[in-house]
Amino acid sequence: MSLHETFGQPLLTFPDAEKSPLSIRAKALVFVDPRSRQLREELEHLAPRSLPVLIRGETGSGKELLARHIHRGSDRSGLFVSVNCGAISPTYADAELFGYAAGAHSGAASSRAGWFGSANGGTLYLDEIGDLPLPIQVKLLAALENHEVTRVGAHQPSPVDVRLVAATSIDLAQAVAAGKFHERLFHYLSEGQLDLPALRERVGDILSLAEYFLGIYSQRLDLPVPLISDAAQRVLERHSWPGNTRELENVIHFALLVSSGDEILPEHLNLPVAGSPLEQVQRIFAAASPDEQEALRSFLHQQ
Ligand SMILES: Nc1ncnc2c1ncn2[C@@H]1O[C@H](COP(=O)(O)OP(=O)(O)OP(=O)(O)O)[C@@H](O)[C@H]1O
Repeated sequence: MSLHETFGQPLLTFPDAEKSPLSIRAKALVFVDPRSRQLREELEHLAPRSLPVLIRGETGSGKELLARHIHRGSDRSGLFVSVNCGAISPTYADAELFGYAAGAHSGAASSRAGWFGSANGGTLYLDEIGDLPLPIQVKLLAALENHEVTRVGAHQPSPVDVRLVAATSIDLAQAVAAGKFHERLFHYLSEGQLDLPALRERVGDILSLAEYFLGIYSQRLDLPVPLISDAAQRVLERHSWPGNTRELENVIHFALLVSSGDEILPEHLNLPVAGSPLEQVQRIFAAASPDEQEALRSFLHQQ
């Protein structure tokens, strides 16, 4: 890992990022806001240790990217295996996660490792771990604690060495209290915790992320990199980003496609005008040029 300057801002990057097929999606982590810098320190402290990690954060805030960076900072030579627990079929969750032995069910001519076995020596990333069925949570904890897993239909357990990094956008402590989440798995996971603030709580990241995405998408689309006008910068910083960094990435991608090329203006951002009348006036004011702001001020004064 190394720190270097891009767009005048420090980025955490991996020098071999393009060489390894595993790292294709492990992109640079743009962390500029003081809260993000603090989080990066916590990440760098946790990554090389063999602790499980629970990442808490809203949807689209960058939890998977954080998990990939934990794996890359850990020196574990196995795969980073990413699984969205909400997408696992409850009927086949056992076989999908822990694999099955040959002949375990009709059509299973050969055995399969499952997601857990595929992460042997590496990191298993379970997104929205709260969506896992309770019996699977129990089996998961046993596999992690005993370092062995029994495939569906197998008679003997196989040894496995998996580091778990899990993510949640819900309060797992509440899920435990409601009897929906296994208490001991929660405690196991809580050994290492990272709280990823929503993008609106780390405003200092917004412009750096916007410039970063502009750079990425301009390169991908073979377009010159436009500037972000002062007014558009103000609009970006004032938006509440309910979809977090993923929403910002989409907004910038769209703006690049509809702008004339050299400058991103507020009208290219296609952000919804919402909120109270006061918030709307504040947004218009923020996007206005100094002359327009002066005109608005005298207009409001006369009302
Ligand atoms: N700090 C960051 N620096 C650069 N890119 C980021 C950063 N945070 C998020 N991204 C990018 O934003 C997008 C969304 O991030 P990611 O998929 O990691 O979010 P998530 O919290 O895991 O989403 P979900 O809740 O849907 O699982 C990705 O393209 C990711 O690369």
